[in-house]
Amino acid sequence: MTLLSVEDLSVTFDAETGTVHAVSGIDFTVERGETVCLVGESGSGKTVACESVTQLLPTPPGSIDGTVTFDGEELTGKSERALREYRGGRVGHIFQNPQDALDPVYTVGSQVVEAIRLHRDDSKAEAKSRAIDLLDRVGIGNADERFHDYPHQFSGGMTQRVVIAIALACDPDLLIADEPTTALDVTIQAQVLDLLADLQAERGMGILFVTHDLGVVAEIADRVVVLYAGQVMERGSVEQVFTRPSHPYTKALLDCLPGRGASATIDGSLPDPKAPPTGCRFHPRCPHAVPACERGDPPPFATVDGDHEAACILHEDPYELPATLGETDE
Ligand SMILES: Nc1ncnc2c1ncn2[C@@H]1O[C@H](COP(=O)(O)OP(=O)(O)OP(=O)(O)O)[C@@H](O)[C@H]1O
Ligand code: NI
Repeated sequence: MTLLSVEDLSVTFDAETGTVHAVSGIDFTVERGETVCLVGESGSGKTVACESVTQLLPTPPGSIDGTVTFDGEELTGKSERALREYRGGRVGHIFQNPQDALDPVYTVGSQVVEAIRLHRDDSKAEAKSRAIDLLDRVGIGNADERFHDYPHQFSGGMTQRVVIAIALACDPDLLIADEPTTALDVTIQAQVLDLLADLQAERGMGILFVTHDLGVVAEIADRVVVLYAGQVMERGSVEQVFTRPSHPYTKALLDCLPGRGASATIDGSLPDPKAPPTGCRFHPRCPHAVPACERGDPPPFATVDGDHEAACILHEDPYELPATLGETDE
């Protein structure tokens, strides 16, 4: 059974100046033991998508539509109380802003213990030893002593490790990790990624991972979902998407990778989420756009190869797909 299935998810926010269309009809799945990376420029809806899974977003002003199914149970429509059972329990969440995640007035150790005892029947002593073990595993040296320290005694990188320990406190089946390593230096980032890979191998945990770093994606992802302006542009296995990017947006993102020789940024900027473009949301910035890209609904997914799909009409007759976008001549 699929671990997480997100179908036709849309999220809007009511703002004074209009309705923000943060996410508009996205679909993706995460299987057990699998890492799915959500990628896309800042503002494309990655965090909103992550925080919609167990409905962490404040509603109102947010409004969530669509179906989220976790291990066969539909989460959409569940009460706040029922959802709390999932959050921090079977669904761990590493938030994008770690500094907000810890309470300055409690010791780090007590916060890990609390996260454990919220969902498990461990005794205090059991929870404490489990907490120390977790802190140790995320790379906090002298964990039994540091257990008694307060958040302000931890550097940014160390705080992020504590946050990761808390997300893992209850052995989640699904870990939602929103840029978990962005604040960390390269060595520590590598350690944390190794740790997540180990835990995944041990426990078959599914991971939904958000990052801007396509190098990290190449390293850890099984599958990739490319978001742009709140919609999925392309999805497929990491090999498929990286070797044969088939949506002009994905191509542009990959061309920004250092070492590829192309321009470092994509020309133009994300559209106003209060007035997203008709047709393909990327058309105003797309070097290959044809008049039909500007009209009507977003283009349907075209199959590139197996599960590799791109929402671009250039894949359909009678358009001509540029040679760089997926047509291979082998
Ligand atoms: N509470 C809110 N009220 C209004 N708009 C919001 C709210 N939260 C998010 N948005 C908007 O939703 C859109 C998607 O935001 P989101 O934070 O999901 O982007 P992101 O892909 O995670 O970006 P980043 O890479 O910078 O973290 C943005 O336009 C953002 O301004
Ligand atoms: Ni984000």
